[in-house]
Amino acid sequence: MESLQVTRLMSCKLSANISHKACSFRPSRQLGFSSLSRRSFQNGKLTVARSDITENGGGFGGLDDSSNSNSIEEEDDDEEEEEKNGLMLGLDRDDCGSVIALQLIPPSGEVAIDSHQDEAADTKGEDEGIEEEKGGEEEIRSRVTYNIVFVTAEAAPYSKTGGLGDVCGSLPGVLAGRGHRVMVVSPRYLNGTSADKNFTGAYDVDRRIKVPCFGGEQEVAFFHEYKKGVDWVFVDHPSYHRPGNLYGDSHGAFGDNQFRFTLLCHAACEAPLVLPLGGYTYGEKCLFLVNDWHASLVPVLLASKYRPFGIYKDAQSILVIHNLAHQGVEPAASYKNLGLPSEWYGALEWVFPTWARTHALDTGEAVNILKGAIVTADRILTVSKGYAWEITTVEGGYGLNELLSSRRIVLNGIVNGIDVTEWDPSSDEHVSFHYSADDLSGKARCKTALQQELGLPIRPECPLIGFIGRLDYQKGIDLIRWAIPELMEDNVQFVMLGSGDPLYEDWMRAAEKTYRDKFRGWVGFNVPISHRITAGCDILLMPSRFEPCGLNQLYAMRYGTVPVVHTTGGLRDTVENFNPYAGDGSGEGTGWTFSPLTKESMLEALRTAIMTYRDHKSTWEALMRRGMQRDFTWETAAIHYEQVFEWACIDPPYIT
Ligand SMILES: Nc1ncnc2c1ncn2[C@@H]1O[C@H](COP(=O)(O)OP(=O)(O)O[C@H]2O[C@H](CO)[C@@H](O)[C@H](O)[C@H]2O)[C@@H](O)[C@H]1O
Repeated sequence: MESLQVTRLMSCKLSANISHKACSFRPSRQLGFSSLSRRSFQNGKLTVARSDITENGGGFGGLDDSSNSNSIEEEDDDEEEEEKNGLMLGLDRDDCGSVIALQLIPPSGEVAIDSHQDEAADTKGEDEGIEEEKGGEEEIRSRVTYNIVFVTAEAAPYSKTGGLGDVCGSLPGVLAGRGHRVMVVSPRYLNGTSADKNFTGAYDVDRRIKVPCFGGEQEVAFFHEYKKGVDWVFVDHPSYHRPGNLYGDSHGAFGDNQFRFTLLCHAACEAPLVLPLGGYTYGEKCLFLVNDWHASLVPVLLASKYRPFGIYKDAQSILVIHNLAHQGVEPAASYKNLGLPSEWYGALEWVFPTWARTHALDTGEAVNILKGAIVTADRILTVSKGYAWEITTVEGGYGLNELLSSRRIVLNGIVNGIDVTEWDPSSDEHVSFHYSADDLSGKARCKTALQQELGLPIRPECPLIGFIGRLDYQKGIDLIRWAIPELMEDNVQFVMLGSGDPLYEDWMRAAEKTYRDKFRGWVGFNVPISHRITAGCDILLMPSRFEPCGLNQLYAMRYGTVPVVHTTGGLRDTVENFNPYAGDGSGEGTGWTFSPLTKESMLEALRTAIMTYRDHKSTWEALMRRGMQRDFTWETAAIHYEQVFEWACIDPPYIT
């Protein structure tokens, strides 16, 4: 009840122009109805385009997982032929019966019809090449290319605390490989450790800008490295140079994170205009991919600071939500520091429910930076379809569910890919023994090596269970802590790698002492060890309370390590629950999913997995192989991203 009230309040308090936009439902524009019918009418036919999309106009879960190969435009004047080709329109309606999407039924299942393909091409400028897919190498190139600007607080290998770094370190290179011009803008963090060497390849481009915010003009510099076809741009300012991790240190989160990421957003808006990378600026016609709250001022700045002056009129912004739990909420008084026009306060305004206020005089007023992007971005993406739905519910919406629901026509979910070069069991530089689905023998050696490295008894037959992740409420660490005494009574070994909440760090150290022969708790952030755990374990446990996508279960499956996961978000979308009776008794599935999130159901799933590991070797190997053969490549995800880019570019900016 309370949270509903908050969002209602929040939405109502938006300033006039924004509240109208934020809540309006514009099927004809968002779906390109008029342009589609015009096209149909003029040509008497539709255009055959990609096979990967069952277009639903961008309602959540609107992307199809099926085959993604592209096809060429096909013209045919014969009406009969049209019917044969299945040129039929279906309508998707919402609960109220309003049309929210067109479905263009594919004629044969092999070729789908994408009404937006030509539209998108029509809207391209000279700087956007249009290439038809051909055989050979060019097959991987996109038909329509864009100037893409990622804005992110982390991008591996330069900076990483979690999955955001992985995504923003991998996807840009894949998109660049498909023909797009791609820039990634993130901070130049220096913390005085060996991690600083990650930035040694980036050079000062000798371009300073002054950012008007926080009561003055802050000078920032830009560093640049061109690598793997991507322009990596690092915003430099003294506030990014300090000990600790990207967001905080042992005392907690840095108190000036709002300042640090306000600088990032302003600088990211300037970068395409002022940086002559490779001799040319990116210019105004860009597609901004803004990731999580740290980058969420970008769409607000485009709408409030640039477009009123005729700049970035044709730019589009897509908010990518990796984790809705972090929204960049600060006291309302901080609004004046953000460098936004005062009349745009409503876009960021956020009112805490009464129960969440700290004292009687607390009015609960705050600014919420992520909310600003939700009401101003042209489209919204999350990192799995399941999570795209969850964030529209009271349980998963963290107070933003109503607002997100009001924009669900432009809300999609695309499951993350993984870097299959970095995470490849047949060549991983961090592990001593290599293997593949064809020859699993190296995995057993990886397990022995891991047991040795951890100082655990070397017992090849003993199931080794792993956990890797931030020690955070999200990851369900409390459940593991609660279950460990019971699990340690079984004949198993358990290894955990993670850092975060000191409570759980201390618990891991203590558990290691209590269960010397069975439990190891590695406190810290260590990429090589994470690879060795992924390769050496038999089972990976992920009891996440919520998980927008989750990457470790994808890495695990690629390494033949069977995931046992809570049925939520991206875990539900990517781990197929084992069914021993399917496939004529040979079994189907890639792991175990459990629900509800209780100690009992988690232990039951784990024990079923352990029993299968011990007593049904061939079934276990089949499970491993099925996981190893799943396609979690970024190439597949990138094709879905491109479809969303095309949808974004059909319309003029959402807030003009
Ligand atoms: N101690 C440690 N040492 C070494 N490596 C460690 C580590 N702890 C974590 N990692 C690594 O960090 C990454 C974490 O990936 P997750 O998908 O679990 O991310 P996270 O919750 O941070 O990200 C959010 O964004 C991502 C990306 O969209 C979503 O998948 C996810 O659901 C969402 O919560 C993995 O590469 C993992 O191996």
